[in-house]
Amino acid sequence: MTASLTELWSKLGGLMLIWGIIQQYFPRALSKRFDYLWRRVENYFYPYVQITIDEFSNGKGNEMYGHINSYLGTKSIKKDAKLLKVEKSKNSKSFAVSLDEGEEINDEFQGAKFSWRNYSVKLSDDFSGHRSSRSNSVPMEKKSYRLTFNQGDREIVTGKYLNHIMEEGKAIQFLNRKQKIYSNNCSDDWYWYGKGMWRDINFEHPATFDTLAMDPKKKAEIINDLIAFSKGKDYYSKVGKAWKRGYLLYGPPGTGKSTMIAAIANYLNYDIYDLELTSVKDNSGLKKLLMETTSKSIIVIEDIDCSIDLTGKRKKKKKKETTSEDQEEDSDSSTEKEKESTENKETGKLTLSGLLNFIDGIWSACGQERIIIFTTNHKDKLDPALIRRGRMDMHIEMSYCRYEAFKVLANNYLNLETHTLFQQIQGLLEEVDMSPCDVAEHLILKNASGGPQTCLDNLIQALQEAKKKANKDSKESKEKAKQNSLKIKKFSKFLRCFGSVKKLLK
Ligand SMILES: Nc1ncnc2c1ncn2[C@@H]1O[C@H](COP(=O)(O)OP(=O)(O)OP(=O)(O)O)[C@@H](O)[C@H]1O
Ligand SMILES: [Mg+2]
Repeated sequence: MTASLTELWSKLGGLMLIWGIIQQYFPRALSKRFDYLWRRVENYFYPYVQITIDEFSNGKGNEMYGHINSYLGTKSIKKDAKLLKVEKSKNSKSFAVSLDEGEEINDEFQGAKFSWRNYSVKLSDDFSGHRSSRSNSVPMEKKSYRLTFNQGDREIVTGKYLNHIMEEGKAIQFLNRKQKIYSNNCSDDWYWYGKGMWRDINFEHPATFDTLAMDPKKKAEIINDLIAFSKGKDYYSKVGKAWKRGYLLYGPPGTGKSTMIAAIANYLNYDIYDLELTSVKDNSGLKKLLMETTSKSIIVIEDIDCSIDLTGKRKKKKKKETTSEDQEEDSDSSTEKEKESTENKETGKLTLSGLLNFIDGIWSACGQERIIIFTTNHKDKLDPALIRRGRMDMHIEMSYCRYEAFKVLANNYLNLETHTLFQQIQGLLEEVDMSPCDVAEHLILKNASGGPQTCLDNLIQALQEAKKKANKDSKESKEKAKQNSLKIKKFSKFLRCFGSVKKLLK
């Protein structure tokens, strides 16, 4: 055995020597030609290229590994992979399937064929011992995916296929994550320090567009707008606009503004940042908050008219203005902003210009695919600059409950699509202003004895009472107005008499 090995080594050594001599004395071009031919022979028998993607690279988690994991996991359910793993993390909505160790799966993209293999290598005890001293975890392993493809498809792989996997994997992870709602209103807590400016909890509001009671046409319009926005990545970049959209929701209390926000978040699967302006110290604080928000999210400022006095100075100024509306808008904005910026430096306050910058200043583009929503009960109290198109692109009125909205509520709460009392309710809803919140309150089944009929009777009674009250109120206000005009008439008559007496005395 030893003798034959020695013989083999000496033969190989001889060959290497001959190859060395050939390389030295053969013309360069001939040697190159020989190399080329050798590679062709090699490619003929094994024309494949392999790429390895490790779970960790340079000691850090490799983002790509996670995306590939999600992508192949979803593929593996559709394809006939047999060894699968299922995991459920704290932050995901449902379980995630992935390939088990050693399992292989085939994929196709633009006519090219790919093979993926999952494998892991146990790290040596020394290395794992060193690593595990921190986490106390037993034997460490190095997990990887290996992609094998025909070398003719190199360009597809690097140019498109890997990007395609990244995007698909990201989308799968996004759909499977738990939605969060963030708040900035907790800065006084001592344990808050070091956790960033937002605190989050899971967002589990059940509202959807199906359960939202409003005019169906308006609802469809909003849904279409949201779809166009969420699919508008290319469009926004083509027109050179930051990929964001503003919605102003206005209307009386209890008409579903907050419910609409939850429905939008659930529809798009976005996170919500509930921004409490009264907790923001100054403009730079607002900017920091903005920088800590993520893409695919909704930034909400509820009751914007009550949050902060952003209108006072502008209103005082308006009284002095005598120029036209448009001129006023431009000059007002610039002088207002200048004044505010000096005031802001002096007092370190949150100002209108700070908020305007937050919505559509240069920093507002620090994330992508973001929606900003303001809600208010008094649209007229807001500064026109704050809600002009471009900042608040769509103004949505949430109004009192009419028949179409009532039908949605009756379906939600009582599982009723029609009833003999619906016609009477329709008539009353045309005459009486009642918020969907109040209507819903009457439709909730409160005890076991009363069924849908009792709920509808209660609603009719409440509507009739509201109608009587409204009639009484309008009579009273008419009476008041009549008395006021009488008083004015008497007073002007008195003034006239007083004037003529004064003339006579002169
Ligand atoms: N349009 C609606 N569709 C379905 N449910 C509604 C609607 N409007 C109100 N509700 C019900 O009434 C409750 C209060 O509604 P919501 O908080 O959305 O009103 P709001 O307009 O935000 O009021 P506010 O101006 O006082 O903040 C909700 O929990 C929801 O159950
Ligand atoms: Mg609300």
